[in-house]
Amino acid sequence: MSMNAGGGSRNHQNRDGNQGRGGFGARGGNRRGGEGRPDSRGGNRDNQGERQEFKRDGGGETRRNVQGRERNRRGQHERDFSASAPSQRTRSGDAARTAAFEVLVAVATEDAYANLVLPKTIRAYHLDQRDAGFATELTYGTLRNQGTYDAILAHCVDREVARIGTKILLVLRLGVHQLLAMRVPDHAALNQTVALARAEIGTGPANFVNAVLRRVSERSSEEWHQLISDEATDDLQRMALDKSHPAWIVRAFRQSLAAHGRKPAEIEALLDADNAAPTVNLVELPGLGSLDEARSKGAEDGTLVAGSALYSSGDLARLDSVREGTVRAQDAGSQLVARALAHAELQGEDSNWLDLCAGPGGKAALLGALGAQRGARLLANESAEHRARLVEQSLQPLPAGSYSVVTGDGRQIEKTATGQMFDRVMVDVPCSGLGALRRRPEARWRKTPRDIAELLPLQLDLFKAAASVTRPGGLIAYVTCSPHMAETQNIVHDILRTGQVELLDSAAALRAAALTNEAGTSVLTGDLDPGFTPDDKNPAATTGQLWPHVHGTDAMFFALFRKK
Ligand SMILES: C[S@@+](CC[C@H](N)C(=O)[O-])C[C@H]1O[C@@H](n2cnc3c(N)ncnc32)[C@H](O)[C@@H]1O
Repeated sequence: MSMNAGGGSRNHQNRDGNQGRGGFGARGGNRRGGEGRPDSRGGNRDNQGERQEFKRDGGGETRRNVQGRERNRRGQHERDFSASAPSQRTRSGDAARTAAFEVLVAVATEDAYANLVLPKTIRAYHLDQRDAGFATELTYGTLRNQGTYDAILAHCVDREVARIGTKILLVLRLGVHQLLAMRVPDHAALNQTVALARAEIGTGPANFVNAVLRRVSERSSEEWHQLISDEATDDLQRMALDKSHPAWIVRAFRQSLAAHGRKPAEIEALLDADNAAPTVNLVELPGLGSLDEARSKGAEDGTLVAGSALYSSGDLARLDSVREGTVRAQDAGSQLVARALAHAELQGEDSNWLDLCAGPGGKAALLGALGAQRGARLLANESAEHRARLVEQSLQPLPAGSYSVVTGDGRQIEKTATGQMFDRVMVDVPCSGLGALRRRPEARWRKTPRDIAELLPLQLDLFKAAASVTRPGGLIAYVTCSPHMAETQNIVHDILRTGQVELLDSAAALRAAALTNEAGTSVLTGDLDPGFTPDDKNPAATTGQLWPHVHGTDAMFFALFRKK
């Protein structure tokens, strides 16, 4: 029963103490925490607080501030909390925890996206790299694991968890994440979280938070997981609680694994992959960018797709190539599907490319750069005005004249201004996003089965519109960041029923777009959607489903069609 509860920076140094625990599941019999390390920053947003240095003195560890004054002379035990009343202890939350709390409040009360709000909040608090890493792990880990944490909290409060005030519940979850999943000594997790509650909510709630978190700290993460798992009425619920996913998503994933020909037992690995922080994948825009700068700062070459790199060295914005837009972060699965469409064999004219649902422009940039190298021109369409502006920004590094951006409903797309049809078309449909839960930590709690049902007609209509402007013999890629059967296999059946297109060997197109190994064969091996026989009349027709726990990518689905 292990759980990877990472955030953006999984290996950052323990910020409040020494190497206490290695994350969820790593907490063993020795539950004794360590003592502080440098760089715990106190203070609220107005006061960054005094900077403390923690030094080791002989056998016992003594914390001193920069003036050398001793702090907390008492030997520290992980369970040996301060004897003073909460009201007499630290009075304000530290900046990193306060930043994390603010992001959680924005997510809970304003429907904000953590991945958009967090960077701004980190900048607003002037967090250094280490504190930014701490705030990121705290925010993302807390959001991902909130299902598990609420089940744990249910044992520690005298009311229904749903009846706890929003802000108090958010602080409690932050506290649980520190106690059970981060290398933060319990005394620091407890004191700082109570201080945060006092500063942001009030003394009464802080006392409540203090009492509840003490109860949480009475068991290790393994013990809590065992307890909540034992209470589950069936296997589905057990996995939902233990792996912090809504039960309907666990059920849908189990069905998807089976339908895509994978083993049911993979479900635990898939859910774990959703709970782990993905490594940042970089892409260099072909002909425009170079990963050399990133490599010089520690990036390692990607193993799945050419022109990609894995970057875990910190703040992307410090790379000139990222700031100028010729190198950017992009999931390797997204890179692969864009390359698979660009490189698939096509007879005849190859000058007009279309990205029908382009916002915010990640795949459009890669497609546009690949097209520009061959003299093709990309039209990027997006229905949402603000996302169309993001597409413009994303395509800015491309050569002038190699692309244009339009805002409009893709279902009303027309031929090019010159009346020409398109040769290669990407239809990356709006979808549930169930394939990218590791990147969108709050998404799993927001989605409902109804969202998917509502998207299906739109997905099919967008494909039909794309087909209507593709020339005979032209290629159309149907792409979705979801493994859900309704959005993948069922749509493929619906598309084939239109009779406008034939399905190609999509898995082969993906394999051809991937890197090769020393023997010269694709690193992407075998059947990529073995459970699916989409077209009885054409056994060579295949689809491709990528998986986070298998390929290290988002769960991207790819089906490549040729217009009849
Ligand atoms: C999955 S995202 C595309 C991601 C994009 N290809 C990328 O790699 O950055 C789907 C996009 O479709 C847009 N969209 C939704 N309805 C649309 C419609 N009727 N016509 C065109 N685009 C639409 C959404 O606003 C969203 O930006």
